[in-house]
Amino acid sequence: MDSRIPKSFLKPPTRIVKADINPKFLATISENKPFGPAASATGLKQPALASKVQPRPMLRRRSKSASDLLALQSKPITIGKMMPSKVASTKPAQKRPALQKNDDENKPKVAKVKIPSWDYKSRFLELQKKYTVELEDNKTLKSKVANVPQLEEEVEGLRTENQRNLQKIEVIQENEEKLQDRLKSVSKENVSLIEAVVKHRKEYQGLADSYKSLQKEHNILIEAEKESKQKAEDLFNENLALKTKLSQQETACRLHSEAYNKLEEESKEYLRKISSTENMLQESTSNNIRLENRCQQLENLTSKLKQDLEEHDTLRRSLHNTIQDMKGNIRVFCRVRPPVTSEETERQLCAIFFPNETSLEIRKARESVSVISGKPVDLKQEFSFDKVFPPEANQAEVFEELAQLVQSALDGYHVCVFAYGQTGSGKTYTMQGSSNDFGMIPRTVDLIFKKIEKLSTSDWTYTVSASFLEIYNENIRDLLVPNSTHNYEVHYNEGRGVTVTNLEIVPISSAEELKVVMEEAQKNRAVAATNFNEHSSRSHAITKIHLEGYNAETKAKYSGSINLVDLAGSESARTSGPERLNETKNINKSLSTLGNVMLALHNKDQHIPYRNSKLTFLLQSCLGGNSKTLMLVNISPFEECFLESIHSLRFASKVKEIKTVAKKNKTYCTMPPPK
Ligand SMILES: Nc1ncnc2c1ncn2[C@@H]1O[C@H](COP(=O)(O)OP(=O)(O)OP(=O)(O)O)[C@@H](O)[C@H]1O
Repeated sequence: MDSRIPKSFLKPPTRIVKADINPKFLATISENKPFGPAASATGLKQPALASKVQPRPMLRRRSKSASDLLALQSKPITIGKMMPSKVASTKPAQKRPALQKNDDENKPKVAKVKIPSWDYKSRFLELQKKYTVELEDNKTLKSKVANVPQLEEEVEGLRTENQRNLQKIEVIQENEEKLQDRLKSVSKENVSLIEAVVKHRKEYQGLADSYKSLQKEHNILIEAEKESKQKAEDLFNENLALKTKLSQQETACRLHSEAYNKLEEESKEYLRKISSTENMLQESTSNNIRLENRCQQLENLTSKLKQDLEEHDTLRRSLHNTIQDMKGNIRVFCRVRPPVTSEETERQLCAIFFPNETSLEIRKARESVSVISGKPVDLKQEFSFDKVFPPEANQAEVFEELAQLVQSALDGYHVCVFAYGQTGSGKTYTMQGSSNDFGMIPRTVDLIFKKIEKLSTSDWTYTVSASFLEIYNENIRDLLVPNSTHNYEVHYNEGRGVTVTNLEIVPISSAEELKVVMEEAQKNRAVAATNFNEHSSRSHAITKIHLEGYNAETKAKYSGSINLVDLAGSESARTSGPERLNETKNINKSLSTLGNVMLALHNKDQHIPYRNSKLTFLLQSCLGGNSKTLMLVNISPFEECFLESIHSLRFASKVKEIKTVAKKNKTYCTMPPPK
């Protein structure tokens, strides 16, 4: 039901029909007949109306609503005691019993005792009582009758009013009829409206349902729209990505097609080439046969050449060593070092002259005066060696001479290179060199491995191993095991030569590896401060490189070695400090023994005093037999070192005195001659 439609509008109206009103009452009213006490007085019998209807209240109510009239009709109205009293006054005999009855009801009930007929007295008394009562009633009625005229006036007034009311009723009835008609039409309208409302409500319900379903559809459509929007967005993005991909693929496609075209052209070119190659192949095949025959001839020639090469190699080795032998198995080179520091350049220098490549002259800067004659004494000393290197000679020049001995070592000789000289004369520099100008040892190592590589083409393979030791105060120390507690003893065996017990011999596969091991040994070398050189070495350091060669073709075997010896400083005890006296004695002892050994070898003495020092005992196989020895005498250029320099040069001359032949083809000097 629609709440907007008022309930009263839908409720059917209460209908008042004329037929519902008592017809007698209406007749009375319409004929304007008197009713009530007046009617009774005129003899009109209207007991129903007289007893039940009380016009005034009824009319008053009608003016309020028609429904009140209906209620009045069905409801009995009591007029009161006035009407019976009026009736009683006109017809007392008829009315008395009712009144009597009422009075009897009000009176106290006395038990009625039946009085015998013979009891007159009692009957009399009874009657007397009744009489008294009747008298009382009579008095009451009389007082009521006295009020009758007043009541009649009231009745008259009421009748007039009744008349007016009847007229009003008529008017009202007319209006009512009109209203009834109106009501009917309104009812009809109402019914039709209700029907319309119902119809509209149904339509409304239908519309509401369809609205709801449309709403649902709308929501679904909104959702679908959202999804569609999302899908559209996704598709848009996908489309963009695809477009990008498409453009990339188009580019790739274009490139591919270009590449394809290129390839096609290349393919055509190749096909052309293939056909020409096929022709060439046929030619080549025939050439090949010819070449194979030629190859066979060349192989025969190669094997013959190889044979020749081996013969030449053997010849070269023998010639090389013959030359070396001719040069002398013990050769002496002299090297004068330059002053290096600013402090050194301010020091007084000796006058050293280099008349040629193999000799030098040395004298003091200041002329000495003879104590006996008082005349100046020329202290010039001249020495000849296999080679003399002035201060400006570099490491490469010195190594040129040594390099030939490396080949001898690979040919199965024992090679020994000494660096001899006083402390600070440049022995270590010559042997080790500096980081930017390598000395003899690193250059020897590089050359060994270069030559080994070269010889590998002639079927030679070499095994390289190395050992590092030092002799300090006539004790041997393994420089690769510095804190070893082993006892190192030198032994000589005819077959194996000189060996040192417990000495570490490490296999080496490359020049770099050998250099690393050498660096470690160098660090472990005993170093002590002296008067001449703060970090001068006080021991003899011996680097021994063992070389074992094998030719797979000829099955030839060579076993050689190179001993690179950095001797301790050769200064006299006079020039070294007292705390180094013992060291110096030992050093000098071993160096003088070295000189003696060399002299004995030169004189071809029966007894060679190798065992007089550890140094000579250790180098026994390098100093005699098939060994080739090179002594590098290092000289300091300073005047204060003059005597030590002379001492070193004399020692070296002893070693070389017979062989040295001075040749004066050129002269050059590093310093201005003394004034
Ligand atoms: N030919 C040279 N050219 C340049 N500098 C050199 C040369 N020879 C030696 N020196 C320098 O002279 C100084 C002493 O040389 P070195 O240490 O080699 O002497 P040494 O004889 O080995 O001394 P020690 O016996 O104490 O070991 C070093 O600073 C070295 O660099």
